[in-house]
Amino acid sequence: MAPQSPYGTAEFDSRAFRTAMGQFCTGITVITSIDGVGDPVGFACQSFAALSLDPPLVIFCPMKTSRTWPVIAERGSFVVNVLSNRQQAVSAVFGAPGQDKFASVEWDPSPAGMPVIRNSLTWVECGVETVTDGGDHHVVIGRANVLGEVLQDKPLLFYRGGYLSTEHPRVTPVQEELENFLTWNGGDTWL
Ligand SMILES: Cc1cc2nc3c(=O)[nH]c(=O)nc-3n(C[C@H](O)[C@H](O)[C@H](O)COP(=O)(O)OP(=O)(O)OC[C@H]3O[C@@H](n4cnc5c(N)ncnc54)[C@H](O)[C@@H]3O)c2cc1C
Ligand SMILES: NC(=O)c1ccc[n+]([C@@H]2O[C@H](COP(=O)([O-])OP(=O)(O)OC[C@H]3O[C@@H](n4cnc5c(N)ncnc54)[C@H](O)[C@@H]3O)[C@@H](O)[C@H]2O)c1
Repeated sequence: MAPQSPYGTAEFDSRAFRTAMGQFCTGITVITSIDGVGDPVGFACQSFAALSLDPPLVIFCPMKTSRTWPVIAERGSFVVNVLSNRQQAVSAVFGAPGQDKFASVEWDPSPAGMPVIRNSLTWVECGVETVTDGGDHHVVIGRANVLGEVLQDKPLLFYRGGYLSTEHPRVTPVQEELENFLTWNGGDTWL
């Protein structure tokens, strides 16, 4: 007989869900694009991750109310800017509705003309591959086309609804094992 759970039934409302999800620490990105008249658009996004190495895919989830998302969908491409811990103000600007979010940031065009925000840890230019439903969000899979240079800086982290600064992460044996796992191309031999 399966053991009985000691946890009971937790209260499950929106605030409790956010509190639980806030225990999962993430980096922060700003996802940018260019609209039909050449104006830059973008929003702060923590629901970003690397998805696949072959082909090189990324994933992010914009709210269905996002005003940046229709621009990205129309253009079919976007840039993911990975923020450094010197860019907390950038996250704040792009994480709230605003008329001209780019007034306070310096940026340069990516090869396809989309905003690369200066001093980001790195950036990736992507094309939209698929869009599926994710409740009150879209689930967007993009294909990485161009990689930016990597700055030797510290990441900006989002944790428990706030910003968390870290020392520069050291490469530990666990990270080396993860790197070996991610770059392993010898096929599955563990079965
Ligand atoms: C750390 C962090 C992580 C985040 N992660 C994500 C994420 O993963 N996914 C995600 O979708 N969002 C995320 N957000 C929230 C997102 O960045 C903000 O909602 C941002 O404002 C969206 O920008 P936008 O350009 O897409 O849309 P906006 O232009 O900000 O529009 C969003 C909504 O606000 C309304 N609005 C716009 N301007 C005004 C105004 N002046 N007055 C009243 N209402 C207005 C619009 O009609 C629309 O309904 C995150 C925010 C932070 C701070
Ligand atoms: N995925 C998202 O859309 C997302 C993620 C983080 C923050 N935000 C927005 O940024 C603002 C600042 O957040 P906060 O300081 O109140 O932190 P919070 O306490 O609301 O966030 C804690 C956690 O809840 C989750 N979360 C929060 N809002 C969400 C949403 N709309 N959809 C899906 N997951 C969500 C995230 O995992 C986040 O780390 C809020 O307006 C929040 O809605 C949105």
